[in-house]
Amino acid sequence: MTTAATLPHLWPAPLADRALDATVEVPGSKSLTNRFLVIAALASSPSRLRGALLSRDTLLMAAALRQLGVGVEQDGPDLVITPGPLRGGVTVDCGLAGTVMRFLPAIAALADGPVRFDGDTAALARPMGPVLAALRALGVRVDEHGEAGRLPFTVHGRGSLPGGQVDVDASQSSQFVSGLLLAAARFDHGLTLRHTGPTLPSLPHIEMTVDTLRAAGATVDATRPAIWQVAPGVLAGRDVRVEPDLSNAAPFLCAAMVAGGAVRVPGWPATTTQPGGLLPGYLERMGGAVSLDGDVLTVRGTGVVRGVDLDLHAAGEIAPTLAALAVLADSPTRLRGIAHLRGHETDRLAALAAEITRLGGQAEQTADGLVITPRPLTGGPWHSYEDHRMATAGALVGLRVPGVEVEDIATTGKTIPDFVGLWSAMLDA
Ligand SMILES: O=C(O)C1=C[C@@H](OP(=O)(O)O)[C@@H](O)[C@H](O)C1
Ligand SMILES: C=C(OP(=O)(O)O)C(=O)O
Repeated sequence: MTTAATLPHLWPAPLADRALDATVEVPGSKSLTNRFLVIAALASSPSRLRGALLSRDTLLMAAALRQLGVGVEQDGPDLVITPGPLRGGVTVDCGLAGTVMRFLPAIAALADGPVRFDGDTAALARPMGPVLAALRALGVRVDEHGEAGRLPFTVHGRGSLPGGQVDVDASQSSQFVSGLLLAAARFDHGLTLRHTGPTLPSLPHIEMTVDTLRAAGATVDATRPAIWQVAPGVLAGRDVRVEPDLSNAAPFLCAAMVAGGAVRVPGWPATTTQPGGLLPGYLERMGGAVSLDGDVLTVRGTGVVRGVDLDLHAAGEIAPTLAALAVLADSPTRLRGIAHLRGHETDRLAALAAEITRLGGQAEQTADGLVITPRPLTGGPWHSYEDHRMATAGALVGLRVPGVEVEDIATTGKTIPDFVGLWSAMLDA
């Protein structure tokens, strides 16, 4: 296992010198792990998570819940969560995790005192305003300590919340909706939430929230467009297995497209709410051959990648990986529906355009995406902007372009504990 401490600041991305033939065990889903943790913390009895992701984002969630008075223990490879009374007078470190900064403020409103939220410097740029406005509309006092609608802030927990109805503009992030719904069963009257904005990104992630709540016994009505209603009720402690992170499978599966050969990912779910479940269809459109045998997903490539016109509003999370693939295609690609990527770990549209251009490629930002025109590339540094998906995108480009050096590859630890080890093993298999 490669540890962050031993990784060079500029990581020479390995070239693929032959067709691949590898099986990659992808760690658990960040989005599922952090939802299960939050629901388990609010449940009426303990829970066990099997196959949970143990990476920076989920360890931050676990640490935050412990601060709030919840027991989160490792038991071998499992996490055991023991709910307790939620306590205030604490600080939550969000790091750069959208799920921590957007899921926990509504939980903090149920604590018995103030909860301060802070995070990485890069996190202070991420939009939070609609979450804070919704909490205020529900009667919660929120003090902001920096720029309006940004971290850091303090949520003054009051032990309980009446709940009721609230409007939220979630066009910048689906996590604004998910965060409120996750806490809503514990509000006295539950919650009816209406999304008011012009667009709604990452709908599968909202469906994931609804699914995981229902699985814990919540009554959720999602029959009306852009309206969700959670009835007040008890959430049950559960014993659950976390699916592999299909978005983190993306760079590995794309590697087969770039290098040729086959990459297999076991544990692929037959049905899923993860947006990474859309990836096989995208890769087929880009020239890959995809098959699912039992629970093993295989992508076979020839090294020839087709450019494509894709609306990624449902699966913006995998856009950086697909952008890297598009750079190596034989025709232009347009990625649409992803204006909200400007509020991710970094402004991903700007970052991708800058890094592709730095290597001699052509990438233009549009109002809601990118247009990428393949050009011959030369090696050089690829900056990561503290963004795990920018770092893995650099690794993918480096499979084909000699001399790509990914800055701060250790930032992949946000959602994959050992990206470099898995990547090297895939290339050496
Ligand atoms: O709820 C979640 O677990 C997530 C929702 C999405 O956020 P946005 O809607 O902000 O894109 C996604 O990009 C993020 O990686 C995880
Ligand atoms: C947008 C992402 O993360 P976050 O959960 O921090 O929003 C991501 O993982 O691509």
